[in-house]
Amino acid sequence: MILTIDVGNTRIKAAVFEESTVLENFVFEKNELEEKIKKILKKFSNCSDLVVASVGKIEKESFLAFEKELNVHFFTHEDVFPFVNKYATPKTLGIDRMILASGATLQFPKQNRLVIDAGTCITYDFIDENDNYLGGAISPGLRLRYEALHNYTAKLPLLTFETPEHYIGNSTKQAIHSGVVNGFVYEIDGFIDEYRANFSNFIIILTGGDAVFLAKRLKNTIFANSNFLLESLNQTFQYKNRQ
Ligand SMILES: Nc1ncnc2c1ncn2[C@@H]1O[C@H](COP(=O)(O)OP(=O)(O)O)[C@@H](O)[C@H]1O
Ligand SMILES: CC(C)(COP(=O)(O)O)[C@@H](O)C(=O)NCCC(=O)O
Ligand SMILES: [K+]
Repeated sequence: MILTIDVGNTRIKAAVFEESTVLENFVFEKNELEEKIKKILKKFSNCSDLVVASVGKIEKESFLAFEKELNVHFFTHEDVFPFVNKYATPKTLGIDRMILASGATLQFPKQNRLVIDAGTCITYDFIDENDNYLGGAISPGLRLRYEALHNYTAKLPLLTFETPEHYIGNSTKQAIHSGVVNGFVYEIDGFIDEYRANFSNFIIILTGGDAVFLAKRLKNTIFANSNFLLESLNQTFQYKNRQ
Protein backbone atom coordinates (compact mmCIF):
# COMPACT_ATOMS: atom_id res chain seq x y z
CA MET A 1 0.00 0.00 0.00
CA ILE A 2 1.29 3.42 -0.95
CA LEU A 3 0.31 6.82 0.45
CA THR A 4 0.77 9.50 -2.23
CA ILE A 5 0.81 13.20 -1.31
CA ASP A 6 0.56 16.19 -3.66
CA VAL A 7 1.48 19.50 -2.00
CA GLY A 8 0.09 22.20 -4.30
CA ASN A 9 0.13 25.94 -3.74
CA THR A 10 -3.47 25.94 -2.48
CA ARG A 11 -4.14 22.60 -0.82
CA ILE A 12 -2.67 19.21 -0.07
CA LYS A 13 -4.21 16.20 -1.77
CA ALA A 14 -3.47 12.62 -0.77
CA ALA A 15 -4.55 9.13 -1.76
CA VAL A 16 -3.87 5.59 -0.57
CA PHE A 17 -3.24 3.10 -3.38
CA GLU A 18 -3.29 -0.69 -3.39
CA GLU A 19 -1.36 -1.36 -6.60
CA SER A 20 -3.25 0.82 -9.11
CA THR A 21 -6.52 1.07 -7.17
CA VAL A 22 -7.36 4.13 -5.05
CA LEU A 23 -8.64 3.09 -1.63
CA GLU A 24 -9.35 6.59 -0.31
CA ASN A 25 -8.76 10.26 -1.16
CA PHE A 26 -8.03 13.13 1.26
CA VAL A 27 -7.78 16.93 0.95
CA PHE A 28 -6.31 19.13 3.68
CA GLU A 29 -4.50 22.35 4.52
CA LYS A 30 -0.79 22.82 5.18
CA ASN A 31 -1.17 23.30 8.94
CA GLU A 32 -2.95 19.94 9.27
CA LEU A 33 -0.23 17.94 7.49
CA GLU A 34 1.24 15.91 10.35
CA GLU A 35 -2.00 15.20 12.13
CA LYS A 36 -3.73 14.07 8.89
CA ILE A 37 -0.88 11.80 7.82
CA LYS A 38 -0.86 10.18 11.27
CA LYS A 39 -4.60 9.51 10.98
CA ILE A 40 -4.26 8.06 7.49
CA LEU A 41 -1.41 5.78 8.56
CA LYS A 42 -3.40 4.62 11.56
CA LYS A 43 -6.30 3.62 9.32
CA PHE A 44 -4.09 2.13 6.58
CA SER A 45 -1.42 0.54 8.74
CA ASN A 46 -0.23 -1.61 5.80
CA CYS A 47 1.22 1.42 3.99
CA SER A 48 4.84 0.63 3.10
CA ASP A 49 5.71 3.88 1.29
CA LEU A 50 4.92 7.57 1.55
CA VAL A 51 5.50 9.28 -1.80
CA VAL A 52 5.49 13.07 -2.10
CA ALA A 53 5.55 15.72 -4.83
CA SER A 54 5.67 19.25 -3.45
CA VAL A 55 5.58 22.62 -5.22
CA GLY A 56 4.08 24.25 -2.15
CA LYS A 57 5.95 25.57 0.86
CA ILE A 58 6.49 22.16 2.44
CA GLU A 59 9.96 20.63 2.20
CA LYS A 60 11.29 17.13 2.68
CA GLU A 61 12.05 17.76 6.39
CA SER A 62 8.34 17.82 7.22
CA PHE A 63 8.06 14.14 6.27
CA LEU A 64 11.22 12.79 7.89
CA ALA A 65 9.48 12.00 11.17
CA PHE A 66 7.51 9.29 9.33
CA GLU A 67 10.68 7.46 8.25
CA LYS A 68 10.46 5.43 11.46
CA GLU A 69 7.18 3.91 10.26
CA LEU A 70 7.62 3.57 6.50
CA ASN A 71 9.82 4.38 3.50
CA VAL A 72 9.56 8.08 2.51
CA HIS A 73 10.24 9.16 -1.06
CA PHE A 74 10.25 12.88 -1.85
CA PHE A 75 10.41 13.33 -5.65
CA THR A 76 13.10 15.70 -7.00
CA HIS A 77 14.68 16.51 -10.36
CA GLU A 78 17.32 13.87 -9.63
CA ASP A 79 14.78 11.03 -10.00
CA VAL A 80 14.48 8.97 -13.18
CA PHE A 81 11.51 9.91 -15.36
CA PRO A 82 10.16 8.06 -18.41
CA PHE A 83 10.45 11.08 -20.76
CA VAL A 84 13.31 13.15 -22.17
CA ASN A 85 13.23 16.61 -20.65
CA LYS A 86 13.68 19.20 -23.43
CA TYR A 87 12.74 22.18 -21.23
CA ALA A 88 15.48 24.80 -21.62
CA THR A 89 15.61 25.14 -17.82
CA PRO A 90 14.95 21.56 -16.64
CA LYS A 91 15.94 22.33 -13.03
CA THR A 92 13.22 24.98 -12.71
CA LEU A 93 10.43 22.80 -14.10
CA GLY A 94 7.83 22.21 -11.35
CA ILE A 95 8.01 18.72 -9.88
CA ASP A 96 4.21 18.47 -10.19
CA ARG A 97 4.53 19.06 -13.93
CA MET A 98 7.23 16.38 -14.14
CA ILE A 99 4.98 13.90 -12.36
CA LEU A 100 2.04 14.76 -14.66
CA ALA A 101 4.26 14.34 -17.72
CA SER A 102 5.49 11.06 -16.34
CA GLY A 103 1.97 9.74 -15.70
CA ALA A 104 0.85 10.78 -19.20
CA THR A 105 3.88 9.05 -20.76
CA LEU A 106 3.34 5.82 -18.82
CA GLN A 107 -0.45 5.68 -19.19
CA PHE A 108 -0.72 6.74 -22.85
CA PRO A 109 2.21 5.27 -24.78
CA LYS A 110 3.15 6.23 -28.35
CA GLN A 111 0.97 9.31 -28.76
CA ASN A 112 1.17 13.05 -28.26
CA ARG A 113 -0.15 14.08 -24.85
CA LEU A 114 -1.32 17.41 -23.49
CA VAL A 115 -1.89 17.63 -19.73
CA ILE A 116 -3.87 20.60 -18.44
CA ASP A 117 -3.80 21.05 -14.66
CA ALA A 118 -6.27 23.70 -13.51
CA GLY A 119 -5.06 24.32 -9.96
CA THR A 120 -3.67 27.48 -8.32
CA CYS A 121 -2.13 28.06 -11.75
CA ILE A 122 -3.21 26.47 -15.00
CA THR A 123 -0.28 24.48 -16.32
CA TYR A 124 -0.09 23.01 -19.82
CA ASP A 125 2.44 20.24 -20.43
CA PHE A 126 3.12 18.64 -23.77
CA ILE A 127 4.92 15.32 -24.26
CA ASP A 128 5.25 14.21 -27.88
CA GLU A 129 4.81 10.68 -29.25
CA ASN A 130 8.57 10.10 -28.98
CA ASP A 131 8.42 10.81 -25.24
CA ASN A 132 10.08 14.23 -25.46
CA TYR A 133 8.76 16.69 -22.89
CA LEU A 134 8.64 19.99 -24.79
CA GLY A 135 7.13 22.41 -22.23
CA GLY A 136 3.77 24.20 -22.30
CA ALA A 137 2.40 27.20 -20.47
CA ILE A 138 1.67 28.63 -17.02
CA SER A 139 -1.19 31.06 -16.39
CA PRO A 140 -3.25 32.15 -13.36
CA GLY A 141 -5.89 29.71 -12.11
CA LEU A 142 -9.54 30.52 -11.53
CA ARG A 143 -9.31 31.64 -7.91
CA LEU A 144 -6.07 33.51 -8.55
CA ARG A 145 -7.83 35.56 -11.26
CA TYR A 146 -10.58 36.65 -8.86
CA GLU A 147 -7.97 37.48 -6.20
CA ALA A 148 -5.67 39.36 -8.57
CA LEU A 149 -8.48 41.64 -9.78
CA HIS A 150 -9.29 42.54 -6.17
CA ASN A 151 -5.72 42.79 -4.84
CA TYR A 152 -4.35 45.00 -7.60
CA THR A 153 -7.22 47.48 -8.04
CA ALA A 154 -8.89 49.98 -5.74
CA LYS A 155 -12.52 49.30 -6.68
CA LEU A 156 -12.98 45.66 -7.59
CA PRO A 157 -14.60 43.43 -4.94
CA LEU A 158 -13.30 39.98 -4.10
CA LEU A 159 -15.84 37.57 -5.55
CA THR A 160 -16.06 33.83 -5.36
CA PHE A 161 -16.81 31.70 -8.35
CA GLU A 162 -20.24 32.03 -9.98
CA THR A 163 -21.36 31.00 -13.43
CA PRO A 164 -21.64 34.22 -15.49
CA GLU A 165 -25.15 35.04 -16.71
CA HIS A 166 -23.95 36.22 -20.12
CA TYR A 167 -20.68 37.05 -21.83
CA ILE A 168 -21.81 40.71 -21.78
CA GLY A 169 -21.58 41.36 -18.03
CA ASN A 170 -24.16 44.08 -17.18
CA SER A 171 -22.85 44.97 -13.68
CA THR A 172 -19.46 45.08 -11.95
CA LYS A 173 -20.07 41.63 -10.49
CA GLN A 174 -21.29 40.13 -13.76
CA ALA A 175 -18.43 41.79 -15.66
CA ILE A 176 -15.91 40.19 -13.28
CA HIS A 177 -17.57 36.76 -13.46
CA SER A 178 -17.65 36.98 -17.24
CA GLY A 179 -14.03 38.11 -17.46
CA VAL A 180 -12.73 35.50 -15.05
CA VAL A 181 -14.83 32.46 -15.87
CA ASN A 182 -15.34 32.99 -19.62
CA GLY A 183 -11.72 34.14 -19.97
CA PHE A 184 -10.57 30.95 -18.22
CA VAL A 185 -12.67 28.73 -20.49
CA TYR A 186 -11.79 30.61 -23.71
CA GLU A 187 -8.10 30.42 -22.87
CA ILE A 188 -8.16 26.67 -22.45
CA ASP A 189 -10.30 26.08 -25.55
CA GLY A 190 -7.94 28.38 -27.47
CA PHE A 191 -4.88 26.39 -26.41
CA ILE A 192 -6.57 23.09 -27.24
CA ASP A 193 -7.48 24.40 -30.72
CA GLU A 194 -3.86 25.45 -31.26
CA TYR A 195 -2.49 22.02 -30.30
CA ARG A 196 -5.19 20.23 -32.35
CA ALA A 197 -4.28 22.31 -35.41
CA ASN A 198 -0.62 21.29 -35.10
CA PHE A 199 -0.71 17.70 -33.86
CA SER A 200 -2.78 14.64 -34.62
CA ASN A 201 -2.92 11.42 -32.62
CA PHE A 202 -3.05 13.04 -29.27
CA ILE A 203 -4.78 12.77 -25.95
CA ILE A 204 -5.75 15.58 -23.60
CA ILE A 205 -5.84 14.99 -19.88
CA LEU A 206 -7.58 17.57 -17.72
CA THR A 207 -6.96 17.63 -13.99
CA GLY A 208 -6.69 19.93 -10.92
CA GLY A 209 -9.17 21.52 -8.51
CA ASP A 210 -11.20 23.15 -11.31
CA ALA A 211 -11.20 20.22 -13.74
CA VAL A 212 -14.73 18.98 -13.15
CA PHE A 213 -16.24 22.43 -13.43
CA LEU A 214 -14.23 23.10 -16.59
CA ALA A 215 -14.99 19.85 -18.37
CA LYS A 216 -18.68 20.79 -18.51
CA ARG A 217 -17.99 24.18 -20.06
CA LEU A 218 -15.26 23.61 -22.59
CA LYS A 219 -16.24 23.62 -26.25
CA ASN A 220 -13.78 20.77 -26.71
CA THR A 221 -15.00 17.58 -25.06
CA ILE A 222 -12.27 16.16 -22.92
CA PHE A 223 -12.25 13.72 -20.10
CA ALA A 224 -11.49 15.12 -16.64
CA ASN A 225 -9.61 13.09 -14.06
CA SER A 226 -9.20 15.00 -10.79
CA ASN A 227 -6.97 12.24 -9.47
CA PHE A 228 -4.46 12.25 -12.33
CA LEU A 229 -1.56 13.76 -10.36
CA LEU A 230 -1.92 11.28 -7.49
CA GLU A 231 -2.30 8.38 -9.94
CA SER A 232 0.80 9.61 -11.75
CA LEU A 233 2.72 9.79 -8.47
CA ASN A 234 1.82 6.17 -7.76
CA GLN A 235 2.81 5.10 -11.30
CA THR A 236 6.04 7.11 -11.33
CA PHE A 237 7.06 5.60 -8.00
CA GLN A 238 6.43 2.09 -9.35
CA TYR A 239 8.36 2.98 -12.53
CA LYS A 240 11.29 4.21 -10.42
CA ASN A 241 11.30 0.94 -8.46
CA ARG A 242 11.48 -1.06 -11.71
CA GLN A 243 14.62 0.80 -12.86
N1 LIG B 1 -12.22 23.92 -1.20
C1 LIG B 1 -11.46 24.55 -2.09
N2 LIG B 1 -10.45 25.35 -1.67
C2 LIG B 1 -9.66 25.98 -2.56
N3 LIG B 1 -9.82 25.88 -3.89
C3 LIG B 1 -10.80 25.11 -4.37
C4 LIG B 1 -11.67 24.41 -3.50
N4 LIG B 1 -12.53 23.70 -4.28
C5 LIG B 1 -12.23 23.95 -5.56
N5 LIG B 1 -11.21 24.83 -5.63
C6 LIG B 1 -10.63 25.31 -6.89
O1 LIG B 1 -9.43 24.60 -7.04
C7 LIG B 1 -8.39 25.44 -7.53
C8 LIG B 1 -7.11 25.01 -6.84
O2 LIG B 1 -6.89 23.68 -7.27
P1 LIG B 1 -5.90 22.67 -6.58
O3 LIG B 1 -5.73 21.58 -7.58
O4 LIG B 1 -6.33 22.31 -5.22
O5 LIG B 1 -4.60 23.58 -6.50
P2 LIG B 1 -3.10 23.26 -6.11
O6 LIG B 1 -2.80 21.86 -6.62
O7 LIG B 1 -2.34 24.30 -6.83
O8 LIG B 1 -2.98 23.34 -4.61
C9 LIG B 1 -8.80 26.90 -7.26
O9 LIG B 1 -8.64 27.68 -8.42
C10 LIG B 1 -10.29 26.81 -6.89
O10 LIG B 1 -11.12 27.44 -7.86
C1 LIG C 1 3.60 26.47 -12.12
C2 LIG C 1 3.42 25.98 -10.68
C3 LIG C 1 3.46 27.16 -9.73
C4 LIG C 1 2.03 25.30 -10.61
O1 LIG C 1 1.69 25.01 -9.27
P1 LIG C 1 0.21 24.57 -8.82
O2 LIG C 1 -0.79 25.33 -9.59
O3 LIG C 1 0.09 23.09 -9.18
O4 LIG C 1 0.14 24.74 -7.34
C5 LIG C 1 4.50 24.91 -10.32
O5 LIG C 1 4.51 23.88 -11.27
C6 LIG C 1 5.89 25.54 -10.25
O6 LIG C 1 6.27 26.09 -9.24
N1 LIG C 1 6.65 25.45 -11.38
C7 LIG C 1 7.97 26.00 -11.50
C8 LIG C 1 8.17 26.70 -12.83
C9 LIG C 1 8.04 25.82 -14.05
O7 LIG C 1 7.38 24.78 -14.03
O8 LIG C 1 8.64 26.19 -15.10
K1 LIG D 1 -1.32 23.49 -11.75
